Amino acid sequence: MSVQRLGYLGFEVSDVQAWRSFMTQKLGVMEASGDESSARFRIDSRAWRLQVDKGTSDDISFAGFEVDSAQSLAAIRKRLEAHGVEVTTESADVAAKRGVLGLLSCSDPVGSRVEIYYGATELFEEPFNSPTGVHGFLTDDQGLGHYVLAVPDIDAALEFYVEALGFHLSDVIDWQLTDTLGTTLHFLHCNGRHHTLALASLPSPKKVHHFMLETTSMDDVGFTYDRFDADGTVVLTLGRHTNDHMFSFYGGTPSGFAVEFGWGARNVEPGWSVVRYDKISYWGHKPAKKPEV
Ligand SMILES: Cc1cccc(O)c1O
Ligand SMILES: [Fe+2]
Repeated sequence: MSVQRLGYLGFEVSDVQAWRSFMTQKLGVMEASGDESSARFRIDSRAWRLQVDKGTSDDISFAGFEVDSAQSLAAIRKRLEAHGVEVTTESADVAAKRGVLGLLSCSDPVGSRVEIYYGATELFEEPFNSPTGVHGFLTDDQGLGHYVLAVPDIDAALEFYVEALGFHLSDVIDWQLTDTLGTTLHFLHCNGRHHTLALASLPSPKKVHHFMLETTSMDDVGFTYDRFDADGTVVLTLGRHTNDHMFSFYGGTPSGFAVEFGWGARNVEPGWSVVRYDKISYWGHKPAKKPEV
């Protein structure tokens, strides 16, 4: 029994209002609820997928992984405990606040909160409607997208996410970020999405490197790229990744980490075999040139 897909992500942010306009006006996700200290956003029929809460860290604050039933939740709890992970069964109140039927929580090796749940809330009666006209995001059994964590100890992180949570390795990329800084990125899948989580041992002031949303239309990437280009917040230009073949770009968020906005990734299929790469992209994904001042 392993986690099935990434259901939701939470971030602690110093400027909730900046995130509200970033999410709705640049990424085209839909605000579900919110006030001056927190906000939730939708990308599909689910009641919410992304949450921001006022705080000082400007970093990831929790990740919620989905399983398909109460039985699967009990099985994943057993698996985690068998790997020595301390698991809390959250109260019905806390589960209700997340809009789920059953909720477990634990911490990963660097203390990031990891939640596992079943029974999320679907809102078919209130169809997703992108404020910027995004045609739709690719979710369903592949979950909300992916995220990349910078970890101090890659072996401990792999032990937790692979051995305890049940992810599988898709491939690795030996990424030379600069002449003096290189790292090996480990890409992990738990469904057909090539990676739901990637881990990199990188010195980083933040735990999260980026999160990724995948659209169902190539033009959505272009339209969204233009919005980031218009205010000089493109971080890596348009490009296509070597491993999942995603066409995407990276933009800056109000919290200093990045968002990747993509389309057209290939899936992990039965019989997939692990390979390695020396480049993150066939082409593109170059550092954006700072606008001339
Ligand atoms: C750095 C990097 C490399 C390959 C795929 C990705 O999604 C990514 O973010
Ligand atoms: Fe990515």
